[in-house]
Amino acid sequence: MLLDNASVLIAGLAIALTVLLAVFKRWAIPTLDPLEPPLLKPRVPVIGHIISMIRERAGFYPRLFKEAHMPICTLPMLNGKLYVINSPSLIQSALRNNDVSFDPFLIEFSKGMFGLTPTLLEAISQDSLMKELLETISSTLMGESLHKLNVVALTSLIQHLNAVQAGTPFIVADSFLWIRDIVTEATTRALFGEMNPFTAEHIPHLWTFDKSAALLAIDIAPSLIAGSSIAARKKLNDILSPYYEAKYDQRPDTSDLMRRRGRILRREGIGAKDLGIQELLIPWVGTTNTAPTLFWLLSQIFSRPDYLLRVRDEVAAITSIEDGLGKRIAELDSSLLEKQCPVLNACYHESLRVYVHSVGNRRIMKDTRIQDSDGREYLLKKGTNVQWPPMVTHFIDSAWGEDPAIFNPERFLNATVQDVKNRRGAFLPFGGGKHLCPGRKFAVTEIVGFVGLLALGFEAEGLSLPESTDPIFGGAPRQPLWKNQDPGFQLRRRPGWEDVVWSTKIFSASEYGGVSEGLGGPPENRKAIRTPGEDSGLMPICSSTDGPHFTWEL
Ligand code: HEM
Repeated sequence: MLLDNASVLIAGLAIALTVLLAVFKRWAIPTLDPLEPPLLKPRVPVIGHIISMIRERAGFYPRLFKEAHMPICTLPMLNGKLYVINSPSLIQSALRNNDVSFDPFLIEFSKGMFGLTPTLLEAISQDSLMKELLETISSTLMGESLHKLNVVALTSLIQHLNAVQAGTPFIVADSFLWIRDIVTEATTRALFGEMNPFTAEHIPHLWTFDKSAALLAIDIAPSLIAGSSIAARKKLNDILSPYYEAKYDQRPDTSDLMRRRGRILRREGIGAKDLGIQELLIPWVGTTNTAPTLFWLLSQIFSRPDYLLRVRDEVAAITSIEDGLGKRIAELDSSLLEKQCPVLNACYHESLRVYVHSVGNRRIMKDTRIQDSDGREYLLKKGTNVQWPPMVTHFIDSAWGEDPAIFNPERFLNATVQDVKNRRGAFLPFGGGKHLCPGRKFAVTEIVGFVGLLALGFEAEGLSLPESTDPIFGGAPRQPLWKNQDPGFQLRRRPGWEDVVWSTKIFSASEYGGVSEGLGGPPENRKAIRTPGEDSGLMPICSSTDGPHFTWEL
């Protein structure tokens, strides 16, 4: 009888365990429709992918791709799932699909990242206001408003070149930090005007904030996992609030972008303190990718004498020299940088490919399908998040050939029609689709203009090209890894350019199509001056078929 009781107990336990396991499995491993992307299970059930994502950062995605080689897969995450797309043609299909959207993240990410107050949350949760704020960003990052930003930012960067005395080298102790700080100063000066609150002592706070900004976006135990970022954010809020309190954003020397956004948010009843919280977004997006990209471009060009010479010739051709009072004035025509400097642009695009890897994030708004170039369809289910990793697509053989790990600008100079076709959906430094980075034209002028002038008029003795490490969690650009290298260099004027005062050409509104505050007409008209095709999320790919210039191809 005793034995019988024990057997019944064991049998009962076994049944309970089986049921528990089945429930756990059902809970932990999502059930998939046969048309959904195939499942890629983690080594450690339930939390394995999440732990790997945090531990391996952007390197997680190429590791998975190397192991499983799946064009698209479903990752089980806790009791949910995430789609990861590696195939460029599927990414392109997703970027064109209106049911694959970034919109929910605009609020979800911002809430934790910027510490939005209930007032701000309520305001930006109105679709019409969010749309208006985004539209303001894109319309003021083009035409004359963009030109004003470019002139102020380049002029600020150029001041550092003019300060270099003939015959006396300027010592840069740490090239990454030097570039980081002067780019942040130039960009924030262009955005916020003469009363720019981002003075030298506050600039490092923006970068401390950036280090864990993506962790803040997750909004789980923020003070525990990102305390220093929160402290830095507070310091930045504290310098921005008085700026808004004094209404400096409405001064004529403030960018159209910040002025118009300030006006819209005030109209919605947002006060100075909340403006100081909300508007941190703009200097953050405006600097944290631009500065590292500039660093990589500079280091690459200066460590390759052949490219340095070719870039010098191109920039010399668009820089005019005039005699001033005892000095020669060298004036760069920045409007010609994109069209007349193919080698410089090829080096820029190659730097973006090799070093800038912002993971794309979207959510499926209702059940939908995407299709690859062979016609294979996948079902994506409502409510699931989707990611695509440039760390995979920027190095995928099908798009870049056999040497994707090598820095080779020629791939952008000599691209065939087939190359251009193969790269669609693979080159994603600025994301794509409806949310394609609206600041890319501002960034390109700062980056390419400043590096071009450095190449033309300066030598950088001791500037080395470090190895790179994966981007910080949720970040885009790779970071320098100096090992035993000296991070600094000496900047000196090149022979023949000792007496030159550097400057950048300023155009009138009419030369820039007259798009400015009050001049541009309705937003629909302003969109029309975008480069054709850009709205569909199309990537800049150099094509040799129509001459050596850059086009924005589908
Ligand atoms: C090399 C420099 C830059 C890089 C690599 C870069 C990259 C990106 C990427 C990957 C996205 C996400 C796009 C997507 O999800 O499809 C983005 C969005 C954005 N970027 Fe940039 N960016 C740069 C410079 C700038 C600058 C200078 C500004 C403005 C001053 C700016 C403003 C924005 C804004 C406002 C968004 C959000 C757009 C939206 O959600 O509609 N970016 N950027």
